[in-house]
Amino acid sequence: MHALNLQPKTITLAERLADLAVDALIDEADLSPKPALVDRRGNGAHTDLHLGLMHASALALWPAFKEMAEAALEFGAIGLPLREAIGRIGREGEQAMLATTSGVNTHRGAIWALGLLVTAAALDTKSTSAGAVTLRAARLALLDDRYAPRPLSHGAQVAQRYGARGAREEAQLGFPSVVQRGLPQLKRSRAAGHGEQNARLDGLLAIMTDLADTCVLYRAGEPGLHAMQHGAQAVLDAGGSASLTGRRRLHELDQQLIALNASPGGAADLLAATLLLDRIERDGIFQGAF
Ligand SMILES: CC(C)(COP(=O)(O)OP(=O)(O)OC[C@H]1O[C@@H](n2cnc3c(N)ncnc32)[C@H](O[C@H]2O[C@H](COP(=O)(O)OP(=O)(O)OP(=O)(O)O)[C@@H](O)[C@H]2O)[C@@H]1O)[C@@H](O)C(=O)NCCC(=O)NCCS
Ligand SMILES: Nc1ncnc2[nH]cnc12
Repeated sequence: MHALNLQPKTITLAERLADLAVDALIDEADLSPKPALVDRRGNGAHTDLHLGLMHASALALWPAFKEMAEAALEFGAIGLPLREAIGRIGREGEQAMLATTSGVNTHRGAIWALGLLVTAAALDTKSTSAGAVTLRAARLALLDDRYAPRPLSHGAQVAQRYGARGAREEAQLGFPSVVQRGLPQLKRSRAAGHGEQNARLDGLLAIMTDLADTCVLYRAGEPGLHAMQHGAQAVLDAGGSASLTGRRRLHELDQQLIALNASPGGAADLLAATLLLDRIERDGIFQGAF
């Protein structure tokens, strides 16, 4: 009997995509210092979330991401059968998340965004640019899942009150916050030699400059959203997270958003989506032995 099995482990495409999605969620949670969000320093504006819970929640979502990718391979094309299959798997994923977190909403928006992207990536592994994957994800998001419940969610409430576009519209438009803001800024800051963690923070800030984050609107109204968007722009204008002045502005933004109870959970999910697409674009989706 051998204590060590040195055979390479063969993993499937769906398992690989689920690994990438969970990695992106964990990288997002760990990234620090994020304004008013849970990170390695603490709980930001949250009383019911902490880093261990974010990690546990991310890991609990692995089976859902794998099943969504498998559904893409099984149905093979964008259409209502695939949309309704991933809707069901997404709802089961939410139940797994809530069971793991004792009812705390850690990753509702992330299940939606990363679930669509994992499905879209699995549909065509030869076409993995961010533009191509988000276009397929948007086509999926535009299909109406007949079995989706329509609760008066926080997102739906702020849509009624402020006319804000939320997570559904972000996906239906092809994730503009990711493709036009998060990813380009991540690449610009990397190219400028700012270091990986600063580049990721800058990517998050770029998303925050323009997003109608329904978490922020629900918790802190329009003054909260204004503070988030303008504060994030001020950090980037000051040279970003890698510069001394940018870091000061980032600290001010953190304090201001915590005081307003304005946690940008939607922007955090879209950073995870950015990191997932970046990884897929850079490494491709490998199948076989690892
Ligand atoms: C289509 C759905 C996304 C439902 O959308 P809707 O807007 O109706 O629902 P919400 O329940 O409000 O959830 C949306 C979550 O999306 C994130 N988000 C917010 N704004 C945006 C945006 N502009 N673009 C993209 N994403 C956005 C956000 O998720 C994160 O924040 C959550 C934590 O927030 P927090 O305020 O701390 O927590 P709460 O407990 O909610 O409130 P408090 O009491 O504490 O104040 C956390 O989940 C992050 O992930 C929004 O929460 C979709 O969910 C849906 O239809 N699902 C059904 C299943 C399905 O069809 N799946 C498809 C296959 S993938
Ligand atoms: N790091 C984080 N903190 C709070 N809410 C989040 N939703 C997704 N990621 C989050």
